[in-house]
Amino acid sequence: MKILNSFSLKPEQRQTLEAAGHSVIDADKLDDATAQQIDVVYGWNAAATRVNFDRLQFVQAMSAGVDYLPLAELAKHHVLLANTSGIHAEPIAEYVLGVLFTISRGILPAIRADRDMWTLRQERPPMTLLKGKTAVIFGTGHIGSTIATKLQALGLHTIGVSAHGRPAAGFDQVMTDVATHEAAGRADVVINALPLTPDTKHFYDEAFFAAASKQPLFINIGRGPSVDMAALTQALKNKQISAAALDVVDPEPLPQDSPLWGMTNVLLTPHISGTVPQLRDKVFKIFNDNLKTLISSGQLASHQVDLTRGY
Ligand SMILES: NC(=O)c1ccc[n+]([C@@H]2O[C@H](COP(=O)([O-])OP(=O)(O)OC[C@H]3O[C@@H](n4cnc5c(N)ncnc54)[C@H](O)[C@@H]3O)[C@@H](O)[C@H]2O)c1
Ligand SMILES: O=C(O)[C@H](O)COP(=O)(O)O
Repeated sequence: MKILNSFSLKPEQRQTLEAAGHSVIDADKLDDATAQQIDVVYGWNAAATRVNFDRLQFVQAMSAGVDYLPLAELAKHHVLLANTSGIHAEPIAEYVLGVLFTISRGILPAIRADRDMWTLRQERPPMTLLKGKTAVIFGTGHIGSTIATKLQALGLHTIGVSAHGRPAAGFDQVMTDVATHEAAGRADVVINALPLTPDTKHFYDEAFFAAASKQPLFINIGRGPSVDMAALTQALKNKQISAAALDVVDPEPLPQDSPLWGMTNVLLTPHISGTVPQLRDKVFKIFNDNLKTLISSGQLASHQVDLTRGY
């Protein structure tokens, strides 16, 4: 197979592929003639868009979300696509615990106040106890379920919302997205762990925030465009949402003049919640197993994306 390296193969990973008889072409060395002969793409960048989709068999994305790939074009040419869903679940769940406690236990205002923080000792910042509260997590897949398991262990009541409504580990209850506004009304904490698809763009809109009647904390670790950012900003101003922790925003980077920068109840991070230890090794393992299975059976071993659903 001719494999386009559009991510970052380690030297020993390249050797493994070459020892198996494959040739590896680095994205920055791709010429037009070779672009026509690529069978497999590892990762995805601008060079990958130049390959001949009629010839292409398989793309291994290095991310869990595949919203940035040309899904319709891949489907039209019957290209198999795999993601890395699962490897980000533990890091993201730990991030969620971090931002939850930072906000619920008054740590954020103390960090912001810096050396003036002693005034907070008298005028206590708003603080809540998470134990006994209800967390509603949208998306009950790898990430949603791992977050729910940790929150359940802390004594929160966990409600999941998914496309199918099936029970999932860590959830006391799972509803379908038909019940989205009902679930929003029960939430003390809302967490977005949905993939970005045509169905989930602006999932969190003015009507959603109006339905969130318990002034929940809002956490987004899914994708920025699932949130109508103007509606969220207004909901924060109106106190329909008490505070927000946003690892992903729309657009990224967040513009310098966004009103969110000035809000004391907003915690922003630069799309880092899913940082995975040994990322290159984990992605390569999924890829190499898929490549071997593709050659032996024409199918993928795991992580195949449903190109129609988009996740
Ligand atoms: N912030 C980060 O760095 C980071 C890292 C990894 C993943 N992500 C994002 O998180 C997303 C989820 O990842 P995952 O591995 O948990 O995915 P997953 O495929 O395991 O789970 C997806 C879940 O979303 C649900 N879903 C999909 N469409 C829905 C809809 N319209 N209504 C209700 N539920 C719906 C599915 O039923 C499923 O429960 C990724 O697609 C990616 O966009 C972000
Ligand atoms: O979906 C993911 O896996 C994470 O958001 C990381 O993806 P990125 O590398 O495309 O930001």
